Amino acid sequence: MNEMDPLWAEVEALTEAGQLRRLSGAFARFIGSVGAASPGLTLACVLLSELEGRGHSCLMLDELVDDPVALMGWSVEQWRALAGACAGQPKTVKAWRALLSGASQVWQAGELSFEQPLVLDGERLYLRRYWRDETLVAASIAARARAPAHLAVDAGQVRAWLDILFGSHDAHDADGPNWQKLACAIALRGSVSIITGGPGTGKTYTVARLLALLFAVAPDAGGQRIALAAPTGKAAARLKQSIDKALAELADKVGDQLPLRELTSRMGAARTLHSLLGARPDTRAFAHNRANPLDVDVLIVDEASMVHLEMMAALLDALPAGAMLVLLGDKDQLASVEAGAVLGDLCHDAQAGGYDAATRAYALAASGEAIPPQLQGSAGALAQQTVMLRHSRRFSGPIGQLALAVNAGDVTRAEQVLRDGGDAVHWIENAQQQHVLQLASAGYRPYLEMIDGIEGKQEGAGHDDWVRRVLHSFESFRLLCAVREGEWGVGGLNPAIEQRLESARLIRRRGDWYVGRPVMVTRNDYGTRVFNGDIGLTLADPARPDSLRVYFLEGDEVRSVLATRLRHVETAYAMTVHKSQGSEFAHTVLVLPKAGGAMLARELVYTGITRASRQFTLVSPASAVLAEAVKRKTQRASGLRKMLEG
Ligand SMILES: Nc1ncnc2c1ncn2[C@@H]1O[C@H](COP(=O)(O)OP(=O)(O)OP(=O)(O)O)[C@@H](O)[C@H]1O
Repeated sequence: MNEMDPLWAEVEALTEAGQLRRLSGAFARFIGSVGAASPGLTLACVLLSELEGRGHSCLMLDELVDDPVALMGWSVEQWRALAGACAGQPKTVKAWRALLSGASQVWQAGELSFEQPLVLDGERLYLRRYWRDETLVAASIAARARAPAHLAVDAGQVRAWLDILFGSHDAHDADGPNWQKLACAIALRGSVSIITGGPGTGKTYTVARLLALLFAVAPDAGGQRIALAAPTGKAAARLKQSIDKALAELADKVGDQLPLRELTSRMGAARTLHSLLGARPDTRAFAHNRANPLDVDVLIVDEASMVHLEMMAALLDALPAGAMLVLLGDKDQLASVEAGAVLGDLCHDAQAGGYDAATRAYALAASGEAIPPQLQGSAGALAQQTVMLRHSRRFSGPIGQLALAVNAGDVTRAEQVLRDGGDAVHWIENAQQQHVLQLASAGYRPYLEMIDGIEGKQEGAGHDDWVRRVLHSFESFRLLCAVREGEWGVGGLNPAIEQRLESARLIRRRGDWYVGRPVMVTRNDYGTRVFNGDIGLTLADPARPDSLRVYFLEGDEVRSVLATRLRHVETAYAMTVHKSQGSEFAHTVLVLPKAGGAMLARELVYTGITRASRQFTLVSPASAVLAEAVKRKTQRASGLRKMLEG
């Protein structure tokens, strides 16, 4: 018997048990095929690949040595069986480093030639691609955080304009300085800044004022090329709408002092990051990169928590060194499905502040706001450019209280709000699937009844208006699932909901495509210009009633594609919390599964709750699952913070 056989047998057993992706074993075999294979290297590769699938950008050797069971989320027996099959498994970080650095497939950070598929950087083992991306993000952000300002700023002038733009009525939050004003002043002084905060804390409100401030103080205001972007089409459209609205209100307020309307009319539409960077079919490379940088002076990126490591690296690579980057997002939201938790890592000091004397002096001079003593300190350069907005204006009722409790990991408080939340918050405990189907039927009835009405049969501009209303009605209610598979996941719920709607005569199915079917696009398709995450509704074509088209909203524009041309779509009565990021629904229903797992954590519940603007319903088939999820905080391994410090 080969010394590797017992290990492969255990890898196979874990795969069969659903604890490992098949890809993780295949990756380890590949590494073994391009150099000498040893049980230790193979084990490290299986674990690294598995963790990559769960969003980690590297394998932390100290975590592997200290608590492998917690790291992998397996049972003690499962880990023991795997580790026992790995002859000569290192027991210390030093021994792991020695084993890995001796392997020909591993490149050690700092060595000259670089062809290996794996990288060992201190106590972290990476797939080469992630190491490169993480290094690029860290170096670029660190350089920008230390770089001189995008504009030469006159603090007195900034302060005068901030007083005009914010007005005296919102000079102070009840419990501290006006962080919004402070954020504008701080963003203006650097080449990078981060404005983080929960929903309704005014991130967009603030950035609209930042743009106005920029127009007011930049010597060539009209020449500033401003780009707005977000990870998804929906988030981009929302950003543009909110900024346009805020700037129009501001234009009324400042009147002739600043030609705001003229300046903002030159600002283009908000774009997805893919489109901004020039994504091309069949390649991961973008048209814009270091050699062909973006043509922008100021770039605002919203929903930055959804930007994964590879995308952030591509964005920073393509951004000219002198341009100003402002990242907006909620650091407590779920990170992207793909590897990396970039915003969370970059916002490490946001809560505690850590503002140094220079920042405090500048903030006071440029905004008139004093940073409170408990937030003073000596955190790094990026922390000086990071502001957390702490007061939600839209979210103070029970939904906001619930979100806060979940975010703080306070199970008792969360359960209390869920039980006493009045009309805004409901909890269906020990639920049956029937409960979800009833909610779906009531929630989707309004748009389905609109479709059945006579209005949709007319052609022309009236039809577009009608489609818009139907889409808005559909968007007012949504079922969000924590998982994909099973009775409580999108896979089980979507067909069950279709059946329920059909028996209630709200839909009439004819094969896969039928009038009223909501779909989510699952893959970018450049031919039809639909992108991963776009959601549309299937409706009859008024010109050819026999043919079905899928209608999408792009901002306020209605656009449609022949249903049969859409190949990568799935039914979307129920969607995952991950896919719901960047969206908001008047009534959001969050469906938890019967049993939790490593992926069911606080950030997921928080993200689900904060999608609700007026009403939130939690459905849980087993009451303990909520407590389990709220107690679990996702930790994604990444070297970004360490690299930024170093
Ligand atoms: N200082 C303020 N004074 C008055 N209204 C404000 C202020 N800040 C924000 N608002 C209002 O509060 C609401 C929420 O603000 P905004 O949309 O900017 O928040 P956000 O943090 O971007 O939210 P989301 O994360 O949901 O996009 C908006 O209606 C906005 O006009």
